[in-house]
Amino acid sequence: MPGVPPQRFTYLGPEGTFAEQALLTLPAARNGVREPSATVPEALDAVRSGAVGAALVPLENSVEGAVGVTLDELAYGAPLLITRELLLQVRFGLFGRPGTKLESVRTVASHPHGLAQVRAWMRKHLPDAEQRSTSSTSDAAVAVARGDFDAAACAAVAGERQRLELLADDIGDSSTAVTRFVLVTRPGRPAERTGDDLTSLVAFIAHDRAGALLEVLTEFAVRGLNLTRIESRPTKERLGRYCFLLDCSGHIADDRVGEAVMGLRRICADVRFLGSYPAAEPSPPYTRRPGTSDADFADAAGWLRQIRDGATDRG
Ligand SMILES: O=C(O)C(=O)C[C@]1(C(=O)O)C=C[C@@H](O)C=C1
Repeated sequence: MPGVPPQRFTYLGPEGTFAEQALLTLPAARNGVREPSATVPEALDAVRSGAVGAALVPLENSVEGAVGVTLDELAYGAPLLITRELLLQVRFGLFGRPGTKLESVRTVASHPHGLAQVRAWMRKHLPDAEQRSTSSTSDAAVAVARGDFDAAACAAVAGERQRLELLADDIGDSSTAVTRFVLVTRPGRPAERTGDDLTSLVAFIAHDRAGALLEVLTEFAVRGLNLTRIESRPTKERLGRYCFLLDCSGHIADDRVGEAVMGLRRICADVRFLGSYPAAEPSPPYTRRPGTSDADFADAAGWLRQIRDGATDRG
């Protein structure tokens, strides 16, 4: 559109990461300005400072689980808002400098989540190679091109950009590995409700009574809300203290979600709203508790209104 400045995005870089590939699936990002960040905290700080409008960062992987640094930033860093989730199938190749023979590889570099996803392949094919962590999979490719390591476990685009040679293809232990990324902005109005949404929250439970987590879960269960993820993270105060990152079906604009969140607010030491955003995949079907359909909620709200208004016919 003429006159509208392009949107600015950042992502876990350098160019060639899975994060960049996921970001490029968004038309606004393809047509916008994209600046890589060296780490997840750096990407999120660029959002907080207003240097960019949004950052795409990895949240979890279907093989290796949560990306702790992202969860900690969202739970404990200056508040941010998740406005989208993106799922990307991740496929790893082993790349070395031209002329490298697989048998001569002594060091393999990748992001820790990348190394974890090629563990079985490494044990079988390169059991004696040393594994080295880098800040991202494409950072590993850059380091290999520089001569720091013999090979990188990374995406094909990263290997090709660094003019590396493919030594082994599809080395991931799971052929269906998926990474979930989130697009994060500064706090503001949540993304529009689509009817198939997810809501992310952090519950800081009260640690001084038994059953505090059960009380949190009950707020969702009684309203027929499906929890799609629950993850604990240490509060870092001392052993045994955790907060819980929760994803549930529904949008904060939905009555049942709003009521559950109000319930958490009453029973938790603190609650952080992380965002409501469209589900990247249709939510899996689940059986709703009786009395928790949209119509049930609307009926109950109308009935209460009538009572409060003093209507004689109370249905
Ligand atoms: O290094 C990358 O390419 C990233 O986008 C990061 C990341 C992650 O943190 O999980 C993303 C996908 C892969 O599973 C491995 C690494």
